[in-house]
Amino acid sequence: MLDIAAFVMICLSAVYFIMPAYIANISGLAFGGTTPIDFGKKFADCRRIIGDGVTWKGLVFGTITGTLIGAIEGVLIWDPVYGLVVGFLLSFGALLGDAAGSFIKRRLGIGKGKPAPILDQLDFIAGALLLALLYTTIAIEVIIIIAVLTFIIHIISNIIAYLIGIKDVWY
Ligand SMILES: CC(C)=CCC/C(C)=C/CC/C(C)=C/CC/C(C)=C/COC[C@@H](COP(=O)(O)O)OC/C=C(\C)CC/C=C(\C)CC/C=C(\C)CCC=C(C)C
Ligand SMILES: Nc1ccn([C@@H]2O[C@H](COP(=O)(O)OP(=O)(O)OP(=O)(O)O)[C@@H](O)[C@H]2O)c(=O)n1
Ligand SMILES: [Mg+2]
Repeated sequence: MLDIAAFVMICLSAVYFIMPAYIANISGLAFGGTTPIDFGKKFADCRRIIGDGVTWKGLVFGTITGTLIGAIEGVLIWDPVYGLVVGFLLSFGALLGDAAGSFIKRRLGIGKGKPAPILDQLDFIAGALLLALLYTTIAIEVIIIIAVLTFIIHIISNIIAYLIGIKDVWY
């Protein structure tokens, strides 16, 4: 029989683990803007390489805040060095994943800010986990739980962000 308490504990520890990526993603929105990382350049298909939604400020500040959260988590529960390294990889990876998601959207002809279900919710998590896997092991069950929870949490967060006026769209 499924042990509910154990399942909740796994979910909580999965959210604790992925928190630097969440904070990096929110910080990209909160502190981003101005110069896009593709410097406005176009790809071979004459569309933008990545687009105006992915900026250097968002990349740098998102990585810094996410890494800080990882460092704090390391001091609180993990190991300080582990927290710093994993925090950096999850945060930087999240923002690279977000940029890769935008790159794919542009190649598919999807304009900036237009929806790409699943990609919009999970691009940053894929980047975060891929980079973190270079340094640490993550059980496949934990990866699945993170993907499912993030899908739900991302949609709820974006609806909240839309309702409080910090995002123009709810997705
Ligand atoms: C229990 C379950 C399954 C869900 C609960 C989800 C919930 C209540 C979420 C609320 C999160 C929150 C407080 C948001 C604040 C509003 C805000 C500033 C939103 C900004 O969102 C921006 C968005 C931009 O994304 P995009 O650029 O990719 O479009 O970023 C999405 C944000 C996240 C994916 C991370 C949000 C997570 C946190 C703020 C950390 C807190 C985490 C929880 C409350 C989840 C706890 C859940 C469990 C199961 C323990
Ligand atoms: N590295 C980043 C990531 C995000 N943002 C900011 O956060 C907003 C929301 O990010 P996201 O939803 O990922 O971008 P979209 O505007 O939807 O663009 P795209 O269609 O390319 O995903 C962006 O518009 C941008 O203002 C940023 O400046 N720099
Ligand atoms: Mg995006």
